[in-house]
Amino acid sequence: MTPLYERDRAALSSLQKLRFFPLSVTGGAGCLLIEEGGRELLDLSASWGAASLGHGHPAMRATIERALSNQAGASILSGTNEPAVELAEMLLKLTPGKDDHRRVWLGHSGSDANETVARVVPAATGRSRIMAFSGAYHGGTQGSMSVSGHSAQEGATKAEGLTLVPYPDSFRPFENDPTGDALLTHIERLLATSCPGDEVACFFIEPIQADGGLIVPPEGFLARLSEICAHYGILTVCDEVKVGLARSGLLHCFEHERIVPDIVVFGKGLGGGLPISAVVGPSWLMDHAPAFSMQTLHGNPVCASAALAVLKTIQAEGLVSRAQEVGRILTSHIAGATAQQPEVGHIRGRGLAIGVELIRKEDAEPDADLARKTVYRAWQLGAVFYYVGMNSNVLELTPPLILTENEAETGAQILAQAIKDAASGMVGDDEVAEFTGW
Ligand SMILES: Cc1ncc(COP(=O)(O)O)c(/C=N/[C@@H]2CCCCNC2=O)c1O
Repeated sequence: MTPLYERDRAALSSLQKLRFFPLSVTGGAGCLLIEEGGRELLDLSASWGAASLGHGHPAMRATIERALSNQAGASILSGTNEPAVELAEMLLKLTPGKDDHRRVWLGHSGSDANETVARVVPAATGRSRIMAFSGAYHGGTQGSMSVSGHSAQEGATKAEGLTLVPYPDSFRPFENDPTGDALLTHIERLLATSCPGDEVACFFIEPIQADGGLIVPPEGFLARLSEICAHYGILTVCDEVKVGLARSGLLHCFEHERIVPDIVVFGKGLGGGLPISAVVGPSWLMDHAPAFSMQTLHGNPVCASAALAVLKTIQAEGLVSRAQEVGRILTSHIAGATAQQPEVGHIRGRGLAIGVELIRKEDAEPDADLARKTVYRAWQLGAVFYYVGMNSNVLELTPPLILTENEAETGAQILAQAIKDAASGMVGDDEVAEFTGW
């Protein structure tokens, strides 16, 4: 343990720790993190997708310096500011929608954004039910956990009218039907019986289920689900917090599905490492009531400026097509480097949102122990990434959108070597014992 990590143990609460190895960061630049002691690590997580432009991007530094040098207050609760308004106007322009009149709510996190939606939609529609997917992670606050279905939050209180349904996973398909048709039939049956569709306010959807296992839905599934929702007047809420804003190889991940959600939620990469989130929705909903969902620093001009820098840099540096191309290269390198490793059961994703599912070669069951030892070994070898999944067995790669082709090749090599070393027993149970992950 480094001195900084020992101080972390002595001073910071474990309530907010999700640790996989003793990472002590003293600096960073681009896709590199600098560890205490000076070791450089290739960051293939970007802090769970938040550092979308990597670390210390010139556009971020310039815009934050400018915002701080003439700081326009700290909030939009009781007075507006230019960066917040400009950000809202840009999000309205960039986000496809069904309604001509829409509004933007600005928050701090994916959690408070999804919690806001989970509160306002039932209030504004008078419908008490909400549908969501098992495995979904919509946040870590009470209200966002209440509409989530991730195994790590099984103890959390769920919304009274919540109905969870399986997420379509072609690798472990519902009723052995990889097309998703059986699952759609199941959902339609619920809406016609025990979960009456005309009582359902909204359906929370991830266009790729990220924390549930980086699962890409079968072709056409979400389009058909959207049609079913429209039939019952159920609002579709697309949670783009992790896979949105260029990461998937399109600006919005839902565009792969050829759907136009009623409500879109942004977070993580929107702020490029600063805390900001957003909800884009119809004005009849987003203007339901004043002071309905507010926190003191919502819409602060510094974070709003950072978000503007992210959106402008995505456009200026062509990061959408870059994510598609470098994501293809990274996926190809991973597939090539692990082709002889039976522990790799499935490689999936879109753009720079990639999942590598680890299985027991004897029975193809999820191998959580291998996943936790692989991410620990990868850290020892010089790369940072974590695992996700309802069975904690899917390596998740969500690197900064500026990842280079060389870094992609290096990352794939480290990932493959880490799996090989972990599978050969190089990482002892005692080494990972304190890193409980999730
Ligand atoms: C699709 C999706 N929606 C909302 C959230 C919540 O975002 P915040 O953690 O910024 O409140 C998340 C957060 N995901 C978790 C954050 C906790 C650590 C585990 N890894 C994640 O990416 C998310 O992936």
